[in-house]
Amino acid sequence: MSAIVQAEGLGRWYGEVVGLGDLTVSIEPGITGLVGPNGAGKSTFMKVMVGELRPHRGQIRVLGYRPFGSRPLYRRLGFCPQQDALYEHQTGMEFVRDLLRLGGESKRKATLMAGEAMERVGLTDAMNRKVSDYSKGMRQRTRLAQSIAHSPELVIADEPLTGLDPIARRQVLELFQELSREGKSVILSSHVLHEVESLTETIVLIHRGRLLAQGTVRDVRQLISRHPSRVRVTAREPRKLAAKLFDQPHVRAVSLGADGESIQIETDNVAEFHVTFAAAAASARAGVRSLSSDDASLEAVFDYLVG
Ligand SMILES: Nc1ncnc2c1ncn2[C@@H]1O[C@H](COP(=O)(O)OP(=O)(O)OP(=O)(O)O)[C@@H](O)[C@H]1O
Repeated sequence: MSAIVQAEGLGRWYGEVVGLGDLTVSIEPGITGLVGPNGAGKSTFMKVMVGELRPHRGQIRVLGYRPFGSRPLYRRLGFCPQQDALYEHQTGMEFVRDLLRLGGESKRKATLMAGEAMERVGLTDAMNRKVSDYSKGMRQRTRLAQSIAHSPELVIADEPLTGLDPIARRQVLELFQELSREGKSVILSSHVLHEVESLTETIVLIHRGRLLAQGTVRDVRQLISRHPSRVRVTAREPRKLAAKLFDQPHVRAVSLGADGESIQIETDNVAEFHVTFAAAAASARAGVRSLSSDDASLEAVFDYLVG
């Protein structure tokens, strides 16, 4: 299958600030999660992909086109931006319909297409209400409706799940799955890995404007587990536990916390460490109270990964 996005050595700055450093990545058709911590460059990459920003360096092709200024590409892709740019005095329906009309559709066809799109995002009942009455999640879904209304073969959505209540979130996840079943591709960004995980196995991780890892969620998890991680344990007998853990496989360092009841463990394989930890703690009769890993959030994982 040929790539839908091919970027090579892509760079984009905001004055002195790096938006994208040197990004080389190839994205195949299907659903792809673009993940990375805040400020990683996800939005910048998306804006370059949809032709809103011109790269300062490198090459990019989306569906075979150079995106910046490419009208034929604009018809084939839909973009759901993170920023809210709705007109308060319009209804959601009018907003989506008017953008379709700007794209060249007749009034009748635009009305039909906008109605269908609003239905697909679950806003049929609210579509004739003014946008000023909409909740954050409804506004988000209206932007999403706008991005899918012209049936593009590629939908690029910047943090589309942010601000949605659980029901709306499920509806949007189902919508992406449906688009995928129709043969369309979706690239969505998120800084929460598990959010993307429920939708796709394919992820692209970026950090500081560069590609950090790409592959299935499992590939990336393995990569993460092979990198040093820190685990914090609180216990009734922290010294005994620390002494026991020194000998364990995959433990690189153990230090006692200043509070007298916790220890910090640095491990080179957090998954394997968890397997052996329980037995070590039991044999030390340490009275473990809590165990937490810094790797709970993707952001922390990234910090480890990039040292
Ligand atoms: N308009 C702008 N002016 C100046 N700096 C910017 C601008 N937009 C983004 N940046 C900076 O570029 C870097 C990448 O930002 P970008 O918004 O692309 O990241 P992101 O991964 O989408 O993060 P977030 O999830 O917070 O939106 C960050 O350091 C950010 O502060």
